[in-house]
Amino acid sequence: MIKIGVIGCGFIGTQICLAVDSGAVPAEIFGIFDFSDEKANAVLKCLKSSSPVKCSPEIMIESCDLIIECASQDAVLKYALPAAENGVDMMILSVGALQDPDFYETLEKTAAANHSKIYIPSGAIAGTDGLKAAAVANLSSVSVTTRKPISGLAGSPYLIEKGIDLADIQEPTLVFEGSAAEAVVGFPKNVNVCATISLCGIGFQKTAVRIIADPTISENIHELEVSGDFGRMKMIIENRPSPQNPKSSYLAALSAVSTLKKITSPIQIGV
Ligand SMILES: NC(=O)C1=CN([C@@H]2O[C@H](COP(=O)(O)OP(=O)(O)OC[C@H]3O[C@@H](n4cnc5c(N)ncnc54)[C@H](OP(=O)(O)O)[C@@H]3O)[C@@H](O)[C@H]2O)C=CC1
Ligand SMILES: O=C([O-])CC(=O)C(=O)O
Repeated sequence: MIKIGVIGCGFIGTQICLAVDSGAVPAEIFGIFDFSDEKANAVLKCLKSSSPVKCSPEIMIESCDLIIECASQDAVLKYALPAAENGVDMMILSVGALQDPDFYETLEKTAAANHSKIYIPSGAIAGTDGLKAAAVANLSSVSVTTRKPISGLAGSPYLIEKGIDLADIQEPTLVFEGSAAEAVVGFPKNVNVCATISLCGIGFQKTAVRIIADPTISENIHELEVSGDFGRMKMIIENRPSPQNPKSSYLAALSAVSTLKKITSPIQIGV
């Protein structure tokens, strides 16, 4: 059974630990880590059949086969390279961290040199299978429009920098329009899906992003539009937000668990 270390004990980390604990995935959670001891303890408390240790990411990197990052872009920047250097696989949820082309290239080369894998789940969006297949030929445009309730955008650095007060927004309002590269920096906890789409398609600079703050909705809605040699694709997903963290959709946690199932299964389905 593969040994897993989980960095980040918030919504997604908890769901991953619960899934492994339930036996749904043939794996062992070796260790967990969070800035907050309270959050790590809360995870330990809800596990029934296993009891991982609380340990530092450095110890996980020495002891585990796979590290799952479900914490923040900072955690990716800090731990992805050391894990790859040690031949340890990593699953990354804070995908926006990969927008820096130098970091991405170094990570790719380091993982290749040390036979480690980087796994990026589809996260809170759908359509990555079709987009990846379409990207084998020419793509002319890829765009993502993300619509979130006010609580799903609170605290975003871009809004703070631009002096946009979400409390003033009474109707659906376009608060950002630009490249995926800019979006994942300005909204690091809100649009990792745009990073994933960039990596599947035409990159961070060419992927167009619109973010709408919408006080009339309760879901996190992502709309993907792609055109290219293959034809046209349009996908819309209306995600239930996590009750614990309104920024993140339930599907993101399910997709991490599904990726874990794929990693541990001899049969691989889909692109
Ligand atoms: N790929 C995708 O489609 C999606 C990606 N995400 C991303 O996945 C990540 C996890 O999401 P979610 O579980 O909802 O987030 P939560 O905020 O619920 O949990 C993250 C936890 O990790 C902690 N943390 C942050 N940085 C570090 C670090 N360097 N070391 C240790 N602990 C750390 C946080 O602490 P504190 O609160 O103190 O910062 C928090 O307790 C986020 O970055 C989120 O943006 C979310 C949804 C979709
Ligand atoms: O969960 C979502 O709907 C999207 C999200 O937060 C992200 O991509 O970071």
